[in-house]
Amino acid sequence: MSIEIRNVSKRFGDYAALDGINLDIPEGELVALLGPSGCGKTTLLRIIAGLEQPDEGSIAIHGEDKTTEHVRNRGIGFVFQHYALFRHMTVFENVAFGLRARPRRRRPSPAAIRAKVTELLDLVQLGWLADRHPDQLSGGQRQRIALARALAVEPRVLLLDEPFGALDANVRKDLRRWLRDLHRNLDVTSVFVTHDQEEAMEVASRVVVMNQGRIEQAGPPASVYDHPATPFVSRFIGSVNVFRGRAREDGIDLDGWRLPIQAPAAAEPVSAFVRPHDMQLTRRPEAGLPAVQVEHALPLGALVRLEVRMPQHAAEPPICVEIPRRDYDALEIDKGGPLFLRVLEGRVFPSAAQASPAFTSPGTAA
Ligand SMILES: Nc1ncnc2c1ncn2[C@@H]1O[C@H](COP(=O)(O)OP(=O)(O)OP(=O)(O)O)[C@@H](O)[C@H]1O
Repeated sequence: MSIEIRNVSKRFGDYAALDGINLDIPEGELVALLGPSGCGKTTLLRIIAGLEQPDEGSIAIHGEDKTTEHVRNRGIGFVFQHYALFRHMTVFENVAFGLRARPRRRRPSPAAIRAKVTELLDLVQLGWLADRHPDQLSGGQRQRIALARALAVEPRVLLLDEPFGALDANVRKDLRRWLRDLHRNLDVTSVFVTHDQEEAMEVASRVVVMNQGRIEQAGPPASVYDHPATPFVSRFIGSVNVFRGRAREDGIDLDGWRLPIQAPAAAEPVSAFVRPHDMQLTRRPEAGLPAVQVEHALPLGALVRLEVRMPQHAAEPPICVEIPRRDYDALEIDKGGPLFLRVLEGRVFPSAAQASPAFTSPGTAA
């Protein structure tokens, strides 16, 4: 089922938690709502669910307006981060709960319930735990059972609020892959909330980046990463160096350095957003390449992350560059001698004013 969100706004007192949200979620998509803490992700999810009413705007599911429909009648399944399973019930009883709680005329027979629960426990690969109680399960197993319980009533839409937030990094990674595969098999329209950009990029078919109650950008993960629409998205998705300067016809003029990136309008103050892996280091001096010194090198498996600095910009934060391990070894940095920095590509946005400092590295506040 598709979800259509139109002009949804929500205030809490004076605070605009959501400000004119418009979003179409096509049928069968797995969508991540991604953004920093407090940007309104959970509020939007709760409004889709019917747990919260918007002040303005509407929610339609598959073309039918559901804005005032009770949560029970929206056909939505939920999994929340701390969504407790019923402790006094076995895993089997937990998953069966939604079906057994139906009014008599819509309730399946005990045999049909057993078949459905068995099928779902197989789906989440935990059939062998059917007779256990929740406190005999690991955190990851509990989340998978919570998902089986949400799916038991065959929801038309599945909503997940930081479903793996409380779990340790390795379990999260396994569950991400597992959720993506599960979604591929089930094809139920799903929306999950996360503030973890890696999780969103790895799991979702579409990513919706939110900031201060608004949508900054929505699209497939690769397109949001490669073509960020705003400075906020550039910074939030992946790491980025920011260089401030003036746009010229053949590039961007920094203080004593020309970045070979085309900017839309000449002479404007602009910011160039350059990802660490969109730069190279070379031993060969070339016109226009500034000399840099390596201050720190951190091997990260196949890549090496370097912090480099131009002597004439000693007071600015270091520039972060990521290069393949093989290229790093070939540079023989330990031998000393000059190195030159080449920028391969970047995104340019207008700057309000010529701000200081001239550079910002990943992790530094704007
Ligand atoms: N019931 C409420 N009463 C007052 N303010 C609220 C209420 N619920 C949310 N807010 C505020 O609305 C804003 C958005 O909250 P929301 O929970 O949607 O953010 P979020 O993006 O999900 O954040 P997090 O990642 O921290 O969960 C926050 O500033 C929050 O303090």
